[in-house]
Amino acid sequence: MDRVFIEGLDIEAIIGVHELERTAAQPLVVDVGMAVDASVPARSDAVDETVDYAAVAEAIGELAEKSRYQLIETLAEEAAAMILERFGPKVTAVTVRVRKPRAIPNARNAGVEITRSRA
Ligand SMILES: Nc1nc2c(c(=O)[nH]1)N=C([C@H](O)[C@@H](O)CO)CN2
Repeated sequence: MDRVFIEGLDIEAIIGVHELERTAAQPLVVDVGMAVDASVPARSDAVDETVDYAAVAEAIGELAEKSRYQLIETLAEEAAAMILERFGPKVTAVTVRVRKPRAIPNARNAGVEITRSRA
């Protein structure tokens, strides 16, 4: 299966279980992989025949900005559901990886990776 992906998308969100994390946005880094059939848009050379990664990136930023989740798992789940719903049948499965660089002081990153398929 072909994949359209976004790697290292820098976003900000109010997210976390601690009081201090509820007062200001903090950085997150998101990777997204979307299973698609790239042969159709490759023939037509038309962006509306595929999933527009720029539109997906914008939608994830908007979702994160509005969100107030405690867990990165919840943000990843909501992002995966939104992509499958909004970007239609072109995407048959999606992998969302959310990294939270400030989560553990002596670790580069903590994060979660989920994969969801169209039912
Ligand atoms: N599996 C998870 N564990 C933790 C999360 C999370 O989102 N998923 N969050 C926190 C805190 O908010 C963390 O960022 C700092 O302690 C703890 N564990």
